[in-house]
Amino acid sequence: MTHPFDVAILGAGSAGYACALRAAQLGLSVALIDDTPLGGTCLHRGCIPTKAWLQAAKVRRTVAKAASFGIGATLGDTDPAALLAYTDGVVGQLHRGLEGLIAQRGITVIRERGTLVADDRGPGIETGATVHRARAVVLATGAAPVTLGLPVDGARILTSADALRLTALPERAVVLGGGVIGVEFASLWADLGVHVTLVEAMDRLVPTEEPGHSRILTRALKGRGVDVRLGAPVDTAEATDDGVSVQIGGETVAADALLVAVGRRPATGDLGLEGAGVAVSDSGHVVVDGQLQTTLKGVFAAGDLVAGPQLAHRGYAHGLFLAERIAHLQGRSGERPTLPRDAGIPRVTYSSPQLASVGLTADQAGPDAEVVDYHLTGNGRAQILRAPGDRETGVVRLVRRPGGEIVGVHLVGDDVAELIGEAALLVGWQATPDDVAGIVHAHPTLGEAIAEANWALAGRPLHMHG
Ligand SMILES: Cc1cc2nc3c(=O)[nH]c(=O)nc-3n(C[C@H](O)[C@H](O)[C@H](O)COP(=O)(O)OP(=O)(O)OC[C@H]3O[C@@H](n4cnc5c(N)ncnc54)[C@H](O)[C@@H]3O)c2cc1C
Ligand SMILES: NC(=O)c1ccc[n+]([C@@H]2O[C@H](COP(=O)([O-])OP(=O)(O)OC[C@H]3O[C@@H](n4cnc5c(N)ncnc54)[C@H](O)[C@@H]3O)[C@@H](O)[C@H]2O)c1
Repeated sequence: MTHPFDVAILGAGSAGYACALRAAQLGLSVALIDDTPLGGTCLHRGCIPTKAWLQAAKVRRTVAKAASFGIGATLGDTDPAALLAYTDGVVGQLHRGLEGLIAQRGITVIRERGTLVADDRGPGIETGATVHRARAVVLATGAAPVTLGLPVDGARILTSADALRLTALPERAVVLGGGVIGVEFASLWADLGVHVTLVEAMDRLVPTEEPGHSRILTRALKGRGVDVRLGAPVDTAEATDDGVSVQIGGETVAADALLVAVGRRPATGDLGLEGAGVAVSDSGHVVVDGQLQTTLKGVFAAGDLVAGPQLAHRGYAHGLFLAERIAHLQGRSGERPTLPRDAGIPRVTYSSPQLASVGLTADQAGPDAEVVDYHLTGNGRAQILRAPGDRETGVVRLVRRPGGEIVGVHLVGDDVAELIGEAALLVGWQATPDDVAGIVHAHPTLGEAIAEANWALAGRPLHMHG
């Protein structure tokens, strides 16, 4: 049987477009199907615009603190329209680059909504009256916000996508959920002058990270005026004439806006998966084996659809892996690719301060693990970055197996996201502190803190009390 495409990909987000680009590079004919602009959540409603908003917020905070660096500055009004023009400019530039790459690789883009079909002619993607047949199908439709049944209206009760399009900032906002999205928005809104109440059901913010780092983040947010409520699930919320009314543990909090950031559920709802023979778990994730193969032969899944961390770079890794695996299965590549393990995927929360980590926490590594904390108060670069008067600097935590390799690196502090590449190499290469001890880090850089923590683990601390 002939197929017009070697691979058809449903969803052009991080996972889908990475798969398309690599598959085309390997000589496969590719259809990429999406009814929204290429790039998906990360580029248009996620990673990139939130980090641009965070950067604008950091500029405002820096100007507000300018006098403590000896620089005179007057803080003017925040102009949301200009701020949106800046964030749209960043997104637009990257979007144009992606469109160009996709066109240059000869990928067929079908700008329609699709569903999976499978019959005796094999799998395909149906858009309107057309079925696009392919030898392999990749599902990469991402995830959508959980709303807990709250009446999201995009104006007062918001998802993160709505919050990124606000043309006027709320004076008072409640952020529901102290995970990654909630903490990033609480941080940036606080720095833009919004009075934020941050509500988290668990007993700490960003509960997947080291408890001590959650505490440092909480202190820093409280220091900037954020009202952090822990162990406090929201009961109900409703839009009122002039804002929202939110019930938090029996108390009513009035605000101009409520951001609902309590997780994202895989977008498997209307894809026709079960009818086609693709199993979906109770959590809505597509069931896959260790090679991202679904329960239907020739149909694969990638990115947020697959249970595990919902991260753009994991989506890229899935997409690249699947392109290479499909090329291998179709006899177009001799290489048998390996799927990167979720455990080695780095995570960053871009609040101020940032949290960045890879590998096992001290608790996960078990009672025999060796743990060292290097405080950034001893790091020259961290001291330079910190505005005089700011209490928090940060910590580098290394976790190693007893006498063995480093299995976890956990960072909190300003700009520590930039260290996560080195941290991922240490964990990925199963480095021991002795491997790292002889590698010279430039001075003054934040990277020296990783070297210092390694020296401490190797039994020869320098700028640290031994
Ligand atoms: C506010 C926010 C901030 C984030 N920040 C970061 C960050 O800093 N770093 C990070 O690593 N991750 C971040 N993420 C997570 C990241 O965006 C996702 O993990 C990533 O986008 C997942 O990629 P994906 O390809 O699986 O899905 P998506 O990027 O969601 O792409 C799925 C695509 O499928 C399309 N689609 C869905 N259904 C259909 C259909 N039936 N037919 C056709 N097309 C369809 C959608 O339109 C979409 O374009 C953030 C997410 C949010 C919401
Ligand atoms: N920097 C990044 O990499 C980045 C940024 C944003 C989003 N993301 C991805 O997007 C995904 C979704 O982010 P998210 O923050 O929505 O989810 P999340 O799972 O990170 O956090 C949701 C939080 O909401 C809390 N919660 C749930 N129900 C609640 C309730 N009724 N009341 C109070 N708190 C409640 C949970 O305990 C949890 O801490 C994340 O898993 C993340 O991987 C990544």
